[in-house]
Amino acid sequence: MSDAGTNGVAVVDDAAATSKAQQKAEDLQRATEAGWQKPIPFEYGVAAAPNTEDTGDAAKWLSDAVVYEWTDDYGDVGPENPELEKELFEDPDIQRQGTLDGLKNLSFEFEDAGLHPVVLENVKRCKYDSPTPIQAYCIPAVLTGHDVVGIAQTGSGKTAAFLLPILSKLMGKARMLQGPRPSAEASRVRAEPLVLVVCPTRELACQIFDEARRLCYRTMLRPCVAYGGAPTRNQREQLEKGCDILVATPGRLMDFMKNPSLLSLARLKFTVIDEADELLSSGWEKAIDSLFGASSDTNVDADHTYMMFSATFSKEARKLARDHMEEDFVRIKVGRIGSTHSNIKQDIVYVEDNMKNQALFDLIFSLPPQRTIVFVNAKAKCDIVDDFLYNKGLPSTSIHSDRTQREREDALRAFRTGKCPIMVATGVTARGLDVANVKHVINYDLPSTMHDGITEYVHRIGRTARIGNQGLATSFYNNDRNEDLAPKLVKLLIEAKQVVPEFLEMYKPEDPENIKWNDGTDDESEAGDFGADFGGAVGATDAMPDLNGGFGGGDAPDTNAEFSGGDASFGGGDTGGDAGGRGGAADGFGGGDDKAAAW
Ligand SMILES: Nc1ncnc2c1ncn2[C@@H]1O[C@H](COP(=O)(O)OP(=O)(O)OP(=O)(O)O)[C@@H](O)[C@H]1O
Repeated sequence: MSDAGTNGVAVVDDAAATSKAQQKAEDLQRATEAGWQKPIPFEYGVAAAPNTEDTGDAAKWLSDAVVYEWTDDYGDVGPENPELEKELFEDPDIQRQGTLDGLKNLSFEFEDAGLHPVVLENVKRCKYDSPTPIQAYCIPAVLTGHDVVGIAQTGSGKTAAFLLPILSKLMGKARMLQGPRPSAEASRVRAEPLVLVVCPTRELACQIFDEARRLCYRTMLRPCVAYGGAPTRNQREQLEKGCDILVATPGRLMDFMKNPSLLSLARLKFTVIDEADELLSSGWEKAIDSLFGASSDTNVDADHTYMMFSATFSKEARKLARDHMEEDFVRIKVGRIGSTHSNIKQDIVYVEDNMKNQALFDLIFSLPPQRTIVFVNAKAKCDIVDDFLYNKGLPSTSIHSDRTQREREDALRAFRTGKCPIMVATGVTARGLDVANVKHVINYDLPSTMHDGITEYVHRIGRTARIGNQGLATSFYNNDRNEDLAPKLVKLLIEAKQVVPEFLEMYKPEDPENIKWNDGTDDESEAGDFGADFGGAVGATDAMPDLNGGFGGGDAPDTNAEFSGGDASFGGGDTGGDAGGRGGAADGFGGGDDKAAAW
């Protein structure tokens, strides 16, 4: 009896295991037939290096990425380095400009912008054909020495908008200004950067650092990056080789600033606060304040230029600008603040919470394989959805802030290179990410109004359709969770000329042709509330000034004016992370085909 019972259980277990294995094999076959490559199991025990000083592992941290090595024998421009050039400019995973007309609506070229010749050459190597509107306005404003607040849609090239003029200005005097370098007498030096760029996330810091590595190629300007989670030792060692441009997240920056023999900000000429509204809303006000001179050794002389950038701009960010910037600071807005790009097709689908996995599965299989980011609202959910997709035979990875930095970098790399073309992410980790070819953003959860609601939505869907490309954003909506977001979501859809689904019809404003965003942004009054609402009927009001001929000889357009750049048509978009509880090798899966080139 007991034998029979035991055998009975064993038989049932065996049968269950067989049917599970069969199911898994079928799922995998279905995904493969649909064109998806095999999923890759993440073995965190191996991949994850401890966050300690002594990493002991061979994998390279993003902060250790190679930069152009300058020696004093060079004249003004260093010789070519074909190997580095290939890495910096020929990487197949670099974001490339799309073919849409929006980027070409200015009759002005980089050649007219008064950029330093080496910087201009690097722009060409990057294959940037012509400046985007935010670049067209920002470059002359910075070249003529103004503080700048720049607001433009996601994926519109804000990073180059500040890096290009800054590097151009510095290049003229690089030899004179350049910070200390190791010498026969001192093998290590204190980092004394001329440029500081602060941004909210580690991934974004690495991305800006990458752009700086490209634009500093063959120059004597040396970029470094400092961000949390990765070992401080590597980053310290890089700083000790000398640093002219420091890109940093605020926590690690504050840590390094406590060590005056490692880092001094006394020589800074440019401070850029990127994604300013996010930094200010996530508790870094004091840190940012100190960078404006309140309590650090930072250079507070008049020759220090300050810049702030974002795709959305809260009341706190505007106050910071008013309090700390020169009175004649230039405010550049392209499009209405917080508007979305018309290159993004926005679909809203009604899905109850308990049907979301099935809906996600159906949605993914209803489209050809394409690089996709799935946004969820909680870290635990991120793991669950990633596991779900993975177990359905799909090559997914995931990223959220509870992961170690090693895991985050591994996941992002897998997504960026196309090894895992589906990434599940929480909103915070994906802000500002720029990954080429993201074709689809899925809001498995729409952002909650408690967490930046519609502003967050704008940033999320901006991971696709970047820099003149096209993309799709699909959001799962249900009344229980998302009703409070509905009115603003509908306004946004109408503004971007998207279809408003029937279940949202009731939220249409009375006069859809004349949508009002209650913001108060134009006069920057305290009453404005677009931190939460980002409203603000700003953009597209003034005609673009005639930029032709305005540059070149250093003549800039009247930068005291507040520019609003017409109907700039850009898009936004990008990146990913890795999978939690999968542990070691997954039965039936493994390795992943090397199909990266297809992505
Ligand atoms: N003039 C240009 N032509 C073509 N590509 C460009 C140009 N300027 C920048 N890019 C590329 O466009 C991509 C998007 O730029 P960037 O990340 O700076 O956008 P962003 O406005 O900061 O976006 P977000 O608000 O989402 O952070 C990058 O890959 C960048 O290298």
